[in-house]
Amino acid sequence: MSLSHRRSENKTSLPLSALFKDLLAPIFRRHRLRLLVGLTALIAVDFLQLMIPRILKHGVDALTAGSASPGLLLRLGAAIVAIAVFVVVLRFFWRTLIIGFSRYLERTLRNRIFNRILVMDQPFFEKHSTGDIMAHGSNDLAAVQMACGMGLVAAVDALVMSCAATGFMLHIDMRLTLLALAPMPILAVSTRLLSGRLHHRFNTVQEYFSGLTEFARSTLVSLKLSKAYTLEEIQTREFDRLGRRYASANIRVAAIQGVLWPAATLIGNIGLLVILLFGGTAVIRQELTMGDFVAFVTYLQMLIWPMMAVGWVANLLQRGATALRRIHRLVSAEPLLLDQPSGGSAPPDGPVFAIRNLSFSYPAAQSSQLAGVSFAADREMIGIAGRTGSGKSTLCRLLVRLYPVADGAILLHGRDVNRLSLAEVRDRIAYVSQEPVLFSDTIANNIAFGVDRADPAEIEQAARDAAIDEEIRQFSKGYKTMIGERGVLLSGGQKQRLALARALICRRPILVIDDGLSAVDTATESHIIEALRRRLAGKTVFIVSNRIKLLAMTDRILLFDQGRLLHDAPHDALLQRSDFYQAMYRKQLQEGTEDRRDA
Ligand SMILES: Nc1ncnc2c1ncn2[C@@H]1O[C@H](COP(=O)(O)OP(=O)(O)OP(=O)(O)O)[C@@H](O)[C@H]1O
Repeated sequence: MSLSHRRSENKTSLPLSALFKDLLAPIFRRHRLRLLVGLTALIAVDFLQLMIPRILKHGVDALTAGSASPGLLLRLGAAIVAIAVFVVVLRFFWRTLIIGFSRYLERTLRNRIFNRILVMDQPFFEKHSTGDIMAHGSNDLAAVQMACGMGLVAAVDALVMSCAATGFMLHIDMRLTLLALAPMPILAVSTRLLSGRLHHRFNTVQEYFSGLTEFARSTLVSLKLSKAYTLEEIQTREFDRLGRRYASANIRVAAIQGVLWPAATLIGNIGLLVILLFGGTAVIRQELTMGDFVAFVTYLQMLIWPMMAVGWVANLLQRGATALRRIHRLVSAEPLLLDQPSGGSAPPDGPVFAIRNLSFSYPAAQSSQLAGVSFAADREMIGIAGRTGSGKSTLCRLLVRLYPVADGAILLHGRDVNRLSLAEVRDRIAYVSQEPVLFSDTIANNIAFGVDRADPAEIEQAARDAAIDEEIRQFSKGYKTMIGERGVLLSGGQKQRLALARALICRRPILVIDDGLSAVDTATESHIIEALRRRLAGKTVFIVSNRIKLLAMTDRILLFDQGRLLHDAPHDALLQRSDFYQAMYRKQLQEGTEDRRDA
């Protein structure tokens, strides 16, 4: 395991306070005024509500003493209405301020996650599925937002309300208060026990949601394939299985919540029974006034919400803490491929690329995918060939710095790529990957993606060199044609040629084409290679392919087998030296003859 991965794993075992300090404290600090005003309004609402039982007490005591007048009752009623009006205004304030704060917090965390994802490298995306990342961006963020919004409100509200109501109750009758609150510890203990389980079950819910999202995503992007293989029924069954698994995990969470909430209400009602029994007796014995009794019952009812809130807040905070830990793991992940400061402006020395005894294995792989590969590449066109799985794409990915390599294994103009910044390497290389990636945008914007500004003439020239210009013009909107998500309007070969045009327009000195012409017919391929030769004269071009016609047009060919470079020779020499290459040549020659005969 790499050092940087170990470092990020250590970070995940940080105590919650450290996670808070890193992720949330700066946001709390920035919005402290808004929070202060919001919390003050919230506490003011609590105290205003606590005034109502005292007003009621006056009214009831005056009524039972026979001293009440319509004027007094009207004044007391008006005071209650005035309090209610204040409560409405203040509630509006705390809601917009505190819930608004939680939305700012959510936005800031979302941006932080997004920015982190953008700097992460290929090994990271092999470890974290898209579904996983989407779950962080939706469920986990929502859980943290709830904890810091409604969770904070409920915690402060419950604390203030329970302390103040208990204080008022103690003021009325200490013995009765202790009796009424006696069942409270039962609630605290049961919440404590159940919240552990809740935490575990909530994790399972998140995990299943992530699986479900990932399945839906991969099914949507390969819908055509599913139809071609008539997999709809199997996919539907699998989706249903994942959905049922997710639903039952949620039901298991609901089962615990279903016990927590009614238990709190039950305990509140037991307190009511105690008051009726002991408080009522005290009233009969005239040890307690009728007004105090009514106020006491009202305070106890006011206590039921904070008692229920204990379970709810514990649940929200538990969810928030779990989600925060997961978000922290994501935002503190370190790319394996650490960027370096710029390597300075030393003059170029040696060939464009010098590969020295390059060995490599993927972070997740057990065996090595490249072993002892050495060659040099200058301003020439190099074919890369070999059996499937022999390491051709791996070599391309290492050339464009998608994975870390050992020191001294890849030199660019005589300088170790590990001593150069990622931008210094990548700015020199245009890369066409095996799977063309297109955006839901116009054809012109897809071609011009890698450059700041490109005029139409440049875009069209790149398209002509990639042999796609004529086909683009046949679309009714030409270069302004929108291509759907992943280019649904285009054939496989057209997508590959668009990706090639995008690489060409960058005018970088090195071009790496990883099997990027596999879906293009052989006549068009020859046309492209001729255009590339013209356009890329004096540049370094690597083309992965097993097509003899294409390979024959290159200056030399690197032939791979099981991660080893077997031969490094031009086409004619390779025909003499390699049985595999010769067999491939004969087979394709025969296929070509048959095709011509059929035509
Ligand atoms: N991300 C990865 N993690 C682990 N192993 C990988 C990864 N990508 C490729 N491999 C393995 O590395 C080996 C070389 O793969 P690579 O894609 O370089 O072969 P290739 O010669 O380009 O094959 P093809 O012609 O089929 O594209 C294969 O055994 C493959 O299974």
